[in-house]
Amino acid sequence: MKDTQSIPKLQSQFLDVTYMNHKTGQEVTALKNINLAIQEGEFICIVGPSGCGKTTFLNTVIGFIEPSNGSILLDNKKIVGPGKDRSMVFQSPSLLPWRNVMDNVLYGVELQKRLSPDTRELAKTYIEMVGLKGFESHYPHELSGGMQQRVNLARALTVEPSLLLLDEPFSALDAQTREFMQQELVRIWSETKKTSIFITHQIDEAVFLADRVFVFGARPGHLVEDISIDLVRPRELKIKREPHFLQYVDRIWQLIENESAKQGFA
Ligand SMILES: Nc1ncnc2c1ncn2[C@@H]1O[C@H](COP(=O)(O)OP(=O)(O)OP(=O)(O)O)[C@@H](O)[C@H]1O
Repeated sequence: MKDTQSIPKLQSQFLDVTYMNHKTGQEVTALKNINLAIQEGEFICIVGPSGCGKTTFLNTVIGFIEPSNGSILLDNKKIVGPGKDRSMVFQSPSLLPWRNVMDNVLYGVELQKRLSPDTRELAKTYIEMVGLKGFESHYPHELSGGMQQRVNLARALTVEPSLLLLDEPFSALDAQTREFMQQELVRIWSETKKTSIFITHQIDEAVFLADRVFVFGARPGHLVEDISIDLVRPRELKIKREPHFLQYVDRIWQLIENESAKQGFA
């Protein structure tokens, strides 16, 4: 029998990513020597100062960007481009305005040419899971920002990815809706146990959601620290007021402040 315990879900090995500005001929090293491993079912958050390569890392995992050096392995296979095994939730819900909720949720499987009675059932399941049962025939303009992000999440889940990538999905929401969506995501993740990587600028969001927080530093982007969040699950928002939670937030703040100071931002 294969020993799956010892094989991480995702592994980044000696990863470098360099961009070339074709106009100036100058190179920007966005990521340098990223070594990390993520286990099946983990929820990972990445935080770090602006420009430390968080989005670059996610875009490399999704397969939009090719490493300049090193590699990323998903289920022990090298990522060489986008694939059906990964889906991404972006900051903006990017829903198709002429499609209702159900058809927007089905859009991902449709692109993958997997539209079937089974995937319709899955769409229904995830619409219910994200709390939109009864809104299947509503159009995006009839939904709040939080509801639109729920549609986006249901669409990403309906393709049944092996890895879910979320790039600041709540940053456009007002503070109250954002907190509510964090709580909802904790609940949805506990139901799906989908291996997830979530980028955020908000440290308390990272601590609330994550099993581990990766703190990145800039110039060039690198992994500064990998912090295990030892807080009980299920988590409720009131945990954010507990001393143990606030200690994690302080520690991460300190690390980011140090990194920002190195860049001359602090
Ligand atoms: N297409 C590109 N061409 C050239 N340089 C780029 C490109 N995309 C990103 N960069 C540079 O790579 C570095 C990392 O950018 P990236 O967007 O990954 O950082 P980030 O941590 O996600 O930033 P933010 O928190 O501000 O969203 C930055 O110096 C940025 O200017």
